[in-house]
Amino acid sequence: MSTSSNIITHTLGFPRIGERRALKWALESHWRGESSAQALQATAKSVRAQTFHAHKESGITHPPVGDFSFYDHMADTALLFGQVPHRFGSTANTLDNLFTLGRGKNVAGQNIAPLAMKKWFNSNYHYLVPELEADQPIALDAARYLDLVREALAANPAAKPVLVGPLTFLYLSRGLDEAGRLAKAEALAAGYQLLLNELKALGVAWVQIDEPILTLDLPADWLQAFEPTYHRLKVPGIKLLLTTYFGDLNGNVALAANLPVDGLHIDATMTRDLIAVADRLPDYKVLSVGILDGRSIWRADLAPMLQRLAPVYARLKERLWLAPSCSLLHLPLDAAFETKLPEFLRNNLSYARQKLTELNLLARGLSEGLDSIALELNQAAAARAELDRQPGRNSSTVRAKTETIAATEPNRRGAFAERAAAQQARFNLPLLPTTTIGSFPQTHEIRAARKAFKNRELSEEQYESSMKDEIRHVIEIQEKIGLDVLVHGEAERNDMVEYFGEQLDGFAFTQEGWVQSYGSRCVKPPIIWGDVQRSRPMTVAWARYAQSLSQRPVKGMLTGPVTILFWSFVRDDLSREAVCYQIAEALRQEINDLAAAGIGMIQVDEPAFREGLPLRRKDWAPYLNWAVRAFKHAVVDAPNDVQIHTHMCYSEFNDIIEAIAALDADVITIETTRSNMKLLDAFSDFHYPNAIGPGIYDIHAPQIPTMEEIEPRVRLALEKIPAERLWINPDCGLKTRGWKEVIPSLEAMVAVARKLRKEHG
Ligand SMILES: Nc1nc2c(c(=O)[nH]1)N[C@@H](CNc1ccc(C(=O)N[C@@H](CCC(=O)N[C@@H](CCC(=O)N[C@@H](CCC(=O)O)C(=O)O)C(=O)O)C(=O)O)cc1)CN2
Ligand code: MET
Ligand SMILES: [Zn+2]
Repeated sequence: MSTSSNIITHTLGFPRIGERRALKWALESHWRGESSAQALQATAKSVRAQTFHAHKESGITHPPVGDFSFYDHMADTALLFGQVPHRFGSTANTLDNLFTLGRGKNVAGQNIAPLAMKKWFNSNYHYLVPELEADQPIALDAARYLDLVREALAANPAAKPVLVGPLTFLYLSRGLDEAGRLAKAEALAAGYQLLLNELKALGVAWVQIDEPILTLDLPADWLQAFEPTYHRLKVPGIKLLLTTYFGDLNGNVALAANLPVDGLHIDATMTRDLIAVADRLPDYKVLSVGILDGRSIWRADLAPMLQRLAPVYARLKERLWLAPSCSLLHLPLDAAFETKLPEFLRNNLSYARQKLTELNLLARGLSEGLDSIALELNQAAAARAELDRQPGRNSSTVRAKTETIAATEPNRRGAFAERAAAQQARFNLPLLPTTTIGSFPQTHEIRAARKAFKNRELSEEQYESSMKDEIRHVIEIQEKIGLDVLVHGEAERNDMVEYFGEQLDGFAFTQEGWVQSYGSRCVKPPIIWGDVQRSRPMTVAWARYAQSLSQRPVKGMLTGPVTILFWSFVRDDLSREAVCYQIAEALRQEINDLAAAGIGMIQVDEPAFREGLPLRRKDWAPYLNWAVRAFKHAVVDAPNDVQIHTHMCYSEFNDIIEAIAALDADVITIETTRSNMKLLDAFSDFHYPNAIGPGIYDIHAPQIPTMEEIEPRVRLALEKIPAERLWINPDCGLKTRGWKEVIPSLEAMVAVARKLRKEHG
């Protein structure tokens, strides 16, 4: 165990998927009916035990509890307070009900839709959006939560329960309008108060309440609700730490500092002036400074952090707590598992467990002086110098090619109308063309083949030929179903971002860098550590092969520059804008090669385009400016008769519709089903000029949509978008589904398209 200092340290939350994604495997086996609820519970318990152990080993004072979830913590919070829509039947806070909220269910032939998924602020984590109903009373059902707290207190009496704050919960919910949601605040606060009383009875001292919405541009009535709500949930004997993260408090400092709570946590990576916050804080409160970047995989430079902290410590003494900026949920678990990375990278990584060590070092350095951690500081500095010495870190050719992009206005040759005519002449598509978003089921066989190839149990030729078999199979099935525009199915890709990271210079890919994306699904973001460059074509051979199998157009499939950027772990010594242009230039070369190979339609996916948007409106314009430019740079050379598609999912488009139009993609496919096609309004209200394919069924749930479900959605879309510019497709890629679901779903989709085509022909 590390020596502990007198400074309190804590974390806001910790990864919950476990070592080697233990929880994922346990969940999926349980859902398949292959293992019991007890087996699942046992896995989860051991994941949590490891979390407590890691905190203890690193001398962290307060480990979190209640941050763990079997699926999602927002859905857990909904169940905790009985805020479940009537369509689900029972509101009981059980594991099965949690899974139903996330996965939906089929009762007597009727599909019960799951809750919608949305991006958690500007992260790649998706939460389940609670749906409120006016007549669904707040009813505390805390047994599951309290069991976790008991378990934690047994491991460490200083464990700190974590709750999503009532106002963040209501603000991020839907079902009722803003006023309707706010109207629930009083009753909800009473529910929280009941829960806090239960926690007090268990001997809890501090409770963490997360109100990250305080870092957004919040409407005035929501801001005003904080003071009365927090008065209502006060419980004598329980201390509350109100946490904010992902942004600075900006104009909300005074409000947050003066709420009737006992401590405030701020994100120091986003806050310029720590002393200004400390100054505003009443002198009975603690200030938890989120000094380590809770979303960065890079080992921290501790010395300047200590310099920032010193005056705050001098002012606050033991009222200063130290923490990472946000929950460590967004980081992989342990860099010690990365045994295959080159040393110059390995020595510079800090995943969740390493953050605990760094936190402890900071506490020691602050209370005992820099000298007490001199050895560690020197090691970190040497590791960083080694990284900076790598030739790939700074390539003059890459810089020369990309540093001028910022000053360009990359427009395609013809305007949309001209391009559309050229493309129609080339492809002769029917009205309401049908297509899919790119991926087809990533079956166990495909993944097992890839695993065998990586373990050298399969030769490159064998692997390639089994992927080609899969592509041929996928093309045949699409032709049989009668889709108009085909895809190759992405069988050869582990993930839409990691796959490109594996092929581009400047990237590294990890072994165990898994991060939860939603439910049991994880991603392994590649690491951008050097200048990005394409040394050879990445997708051309696969695309050419797929197109050779069919007379119909087969879309070339790429991930866009903005998405590759945001779904990677990015170097911290260069601006995101500069890195994004480097990726865009590599993609431009790829697109040119695809076009030259006769690929007539190329899809450049940008599902992270909205996610990259800064939380505060004042920061939007610069981001949108470079993000749009990067996309346009990638596709700028595409001839008029090459049709550029893009795809986005889980996004609110209203705010950024102009930027989406500015991308000037010939076709955009979007996710709309879980919002009942409401997301389409942004496009119709704005008179979006190019073609759109609103998703007409939700691919994230295992239910099979019927023609009766699909047809009204297409009719609704036809009211909003002229038939000449409407495409018919699912919400997103089909990789997470099984063939048994995919085939009848697409058949129903094509049947609806054919039926409505006749009406509009
Ligand atoms: N990066 C990223 N972010 C995204 C998305 C996305 O596709 N990519 N989609 C949106 C929704 N999020 C999603 C995130 C993950 C997955 C997903 O399916 N992830 C897979 C992992 C994908 C992967 O990297 N697969 C690898 C590793 C597969 C694996 O686990 N192999 C097993 C063997 C498995 C077997 O034999 O079946 C092993 O190594 O032990 C591969 O195919 O090669 C999972 O959790 O299961 C889907 C959607 C938003 N954000
Ligand atoms: C998260 S967006 C996914 C797009 C990708 N082309 C796919 O179909 O899987
Ligand atoms: Zn998608």
